[in-house]
Amino acid sequence: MDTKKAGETYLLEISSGFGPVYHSVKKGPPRDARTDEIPIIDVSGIFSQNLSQRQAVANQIYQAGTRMGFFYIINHGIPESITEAAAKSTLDFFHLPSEEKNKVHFSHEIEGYIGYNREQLNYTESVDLKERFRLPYRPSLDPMSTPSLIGSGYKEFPWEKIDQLPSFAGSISECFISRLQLARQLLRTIALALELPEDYFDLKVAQPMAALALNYFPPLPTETAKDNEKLERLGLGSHTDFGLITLLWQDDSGGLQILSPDGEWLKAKPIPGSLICNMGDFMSMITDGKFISDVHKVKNENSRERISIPFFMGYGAKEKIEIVESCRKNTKERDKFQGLLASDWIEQRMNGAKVRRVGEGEMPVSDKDNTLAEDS
Ligand SMILES: O=C(O)CCC(=O)C(=O)O
Ligand SMILES: [Fe+2]
Repeated sequence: MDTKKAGETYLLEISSGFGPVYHSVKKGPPRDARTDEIPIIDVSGIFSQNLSQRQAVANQIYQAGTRMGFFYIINHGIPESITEAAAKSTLDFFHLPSEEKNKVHFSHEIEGYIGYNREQLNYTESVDLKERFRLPYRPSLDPMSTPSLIGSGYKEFPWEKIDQLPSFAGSISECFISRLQLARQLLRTIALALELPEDYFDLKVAQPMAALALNYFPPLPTETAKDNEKLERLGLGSHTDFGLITLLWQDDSGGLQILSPDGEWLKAKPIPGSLICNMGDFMSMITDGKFISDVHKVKNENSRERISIPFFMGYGAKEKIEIVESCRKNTKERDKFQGLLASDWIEQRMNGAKVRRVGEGEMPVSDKDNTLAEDS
């Protein structure tokens, strides 16, 4: 374990695009986040014809983005019916027998299903107590895509393999499309917040590295719940997201915790109808640290299952990295990425992340043993 304990705080190691970083974290139970920490922003103004209304939302996003980088968005325009259908499909999918889920097993193309006890997002913590399904971007899921792109090097997802759930493909695709469109619209507002032309990000996210994930967190095993404090069995280890922004829907269970600037874990409670928007590492890099990509983790302390559906939005792979002029502080570390391709940075970020995958055929790691073999 690299998590060194000292007094009432411990040092938490987090991987970043610049190598490992350490946070001093207070021990003890998490507390509820206050609204000045994770504000609730009514984003209906982003769809307005009126610049002052768009700017008003941009100003609030600027405040939240520079404080903790996490905020709730309400009145975001995604119909409840789309989210409900996606949530139902998510539960139906994870309730399928393993043989069925493994028909779309996670491939080298990093899409599809990855099972229980197979991933460890933060190698200094426990193996993630979760299952995940990941659907990366392809032009067929993009109403803004030009027809010539469809079929150009992107393979379709093998939806037909999930033949027991006829409505899965439709509901998950619809969820993907609605988040993609909202992410693009929000990025226009974020451009305003950064004093950039409103269309600054438009071309950079025309063919984005983006993905929708379905996360399933089983109830905490009883023996772990008893010894909870000691074992700290997490659904998802402490991490920061890689991309520009993440749009997260969580069910009503609770379990998401976010690290405050003072090193306290804050509970981001579920708010019906909202999504949580957070800034990722790529956004933090291109804003020279102005927007915070904050550390978060998931701990499902319930005796029932929890699901969440994040959408990760990034630049197109071939887009060049430019530090936003209004943010530039000439930080050497960030400047070294200037001019590289977005895909180079993501590769470097992923290599540094030390995410561990437990190979097929290996025994799932027991609660008492966090030691895993390196990725194969
Ligand atoms: O489940 C959640 O609330 C957060 C999920 C998350 O942080 C992620 O998938 O990166
Ligand atoms: Fe995350």
